[in-house]
Amino acid sequence: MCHVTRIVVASGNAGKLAEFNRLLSDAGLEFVSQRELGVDDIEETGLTFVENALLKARHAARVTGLPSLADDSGLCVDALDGAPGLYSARYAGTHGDAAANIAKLLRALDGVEDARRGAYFHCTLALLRHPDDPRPLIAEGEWRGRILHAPRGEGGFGYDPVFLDTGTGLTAAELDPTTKNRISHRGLALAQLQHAVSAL
Ligand SMILES: O=P(O)(O)OP(=O)(O)OP(=O)(O)OC[C@H]1O[C@@H](n2cnc3c(O)ncnc32)[C@H](O)[C@@H]1O
Ligand SMILES: [Mg+2]
Repeated sequence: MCHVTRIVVASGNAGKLAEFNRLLSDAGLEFVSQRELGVDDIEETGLTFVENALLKARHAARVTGLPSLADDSGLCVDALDGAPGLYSARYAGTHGDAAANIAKLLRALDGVEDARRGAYFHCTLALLRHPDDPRPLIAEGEWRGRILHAPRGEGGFGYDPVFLDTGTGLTAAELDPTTKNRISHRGLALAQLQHAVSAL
């Protein structure tokens, strides 16, 4: 008998889901996005990445009855004291409007020289075995780089076109998806959880 464990991925972000689909190919596990299971997005009222990740994971686990994996992430810019940070998805006002968010970010950094355009992506993952799981598994990852003066590249999502990975000299939108997953905040966080996910 082959036992397959289903896990709900508690995200409504198509870019994140595409990355998870590549990262999470594991025999014996089936990952389903929350939208496929009729789970709506909830309000992210937390004041920290970990609180929001838990809110999202708990909601999806409660509605579906499945173990759940949530991601709360954002871009933290040194010269802006860590903004947009927790509010990255809604920086320019409308949730998920990447073009408007990038335009606002570039305006906020207008005139700031390259040496002061350092930034990092942060990702917190929360894995819940069930909605009332008292010991959620948490993992975090960071990816340091620099904000460019104009977008470059067609891949990825969100702020990827203005985030330069200084190691490769490419933006996150120019990297091929496998390379982004290997070095990104999300990829690093998931590597820590991989063991626990496989053991579900
Ligand atoms: O909450 P869910 O439904 O997962 O989707 P979301 O897009 O609202 O996700 P977050 O609340 O975690 O907000 C994270 C935002 O940070 C940005 N972001 C996070 N990871 C990113 C990445 O790998 N590349 C580019 N932008 C990223 C992007 O703007 C995301 O919308
Ligand atoms: Mg969100």
